[in-house]
Amino acid sequence: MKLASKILELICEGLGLESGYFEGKLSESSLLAVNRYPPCPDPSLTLGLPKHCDPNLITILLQGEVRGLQVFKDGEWIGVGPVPQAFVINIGYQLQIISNNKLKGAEHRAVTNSRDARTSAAFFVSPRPDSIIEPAKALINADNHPVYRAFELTEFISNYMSTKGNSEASKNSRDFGMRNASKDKAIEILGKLVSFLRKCMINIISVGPMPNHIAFIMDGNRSYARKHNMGKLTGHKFGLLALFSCVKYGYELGVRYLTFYAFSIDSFKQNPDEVEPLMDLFLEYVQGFMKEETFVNRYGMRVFFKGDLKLCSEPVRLAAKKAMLATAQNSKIFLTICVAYSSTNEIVHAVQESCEEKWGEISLLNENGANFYSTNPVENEINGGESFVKITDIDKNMYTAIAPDPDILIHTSGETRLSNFLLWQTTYTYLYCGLRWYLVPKAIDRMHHYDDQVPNQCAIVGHMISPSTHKHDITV
Ligand SMILES: O=C(O)CCC(=O)C(=O)O
Ligand SMILES: [Fe+2]
Repeated sequence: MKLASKILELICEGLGLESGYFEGKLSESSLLAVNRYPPCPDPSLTLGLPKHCDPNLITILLQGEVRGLQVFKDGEWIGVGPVPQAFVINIGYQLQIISNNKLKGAEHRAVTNSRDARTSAAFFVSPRPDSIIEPAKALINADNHPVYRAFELTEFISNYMSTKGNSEASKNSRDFGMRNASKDKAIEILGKLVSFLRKCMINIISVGPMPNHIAFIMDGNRSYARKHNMGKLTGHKFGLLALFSCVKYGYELGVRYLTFYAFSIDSFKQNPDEVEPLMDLFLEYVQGFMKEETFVNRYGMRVFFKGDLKLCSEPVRLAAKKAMLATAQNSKIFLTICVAYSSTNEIVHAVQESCEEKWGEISLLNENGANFYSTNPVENEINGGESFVKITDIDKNMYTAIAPDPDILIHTSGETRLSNFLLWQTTYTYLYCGLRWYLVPKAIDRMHHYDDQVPNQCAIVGHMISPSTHKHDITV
């Protein structure tokens, strides 16, 4: 981080910006990703890391000793050989925008070779999600008009989530800095580019068997907000954005079932004052989400809201019902959002339903003279031999019965507990804790390579490093 601050300070000087321009919010988020490229007998058959520009501020890249990085210049790929004891610094799109196109991100890719495994480490420095990104005022004058409009990074994130994201976006990157591009167009293209990058990542990792069902405990929003001096609601806002983003990731990876633990029954009971604005926000997002017709239809997504919904306010219940009805015909991807949910409540509910069903059956049989459980339960046990309520009965009465048991459960805070979520369904589930949503694809990758018994095939390690404490709080 110290090196990043030094580089950014030099960039300030070079651009003619006041010293410390990038300090604080604009460079507060950081992520270290370690990329592993195993050798391949025929490198033309591997994807490596496809053509992209980094979507952040700057990236400090340690290449290792094996060649692989290439930049695209004048229609040609040019190798960037590793220089011992040196880092490569990539300019990301946020810096391109702030510098008003004075600095431009270079398109690059990483290729594999047939002999040596390659490992690179990329340290991404990005603005905090609630930062306003815009061309620096000091760079704007009568001759230099702003090429981009100001936007909040969250807007960028939503935009990025709602763009179609396809490889054509890489063609658009040539027009990205067009002086006369309409403002919204610029944002749209920016969104597409990031979406493209995400797609590249997904293409790389979705080789091999994919998990069928991923469940998420969307936790840690409050501590994230506290850590970054944001209001609680802003923290939750990011949590919800993350939820929708995970849906897109999941879909693109070919995961069929996604289940999210959005609000527990306990949070409803313990903090009613906090729940109300949260539910309003939730409602806003659900409605927005449903408005995104292309999203729901293109993905063929069926939405379920599960839990003790009568605890929710009337408008939330109605919106949930509407969403479930509107998507009832879809069957490609199943999204379950657990609200007013707890696993123990779900189990009690399922047992109760099962018993009621059974009593219904027994009464019917008794009306026909079967005489079950009339006087002597021991006798009945001898008669029946088996329990009346079976595991399959409980299974089918679970709120979440529409999905098979999850293959992976991801807890987005640092907690290593199940927090009363899917206790019945997680006997054989892999548990990932302290995983930020944007690292989800990497975790999935790890998981399916464990399954293949091919360790290190494409292992990726990521740490979230908090700039203030330099504490590693996430490990994938
Ligand atoms: O592995 C490399 O050399 C490039 C990595 C890269 O471009 C990235 O992670 O964005
Ligand atoms: Fe990159």
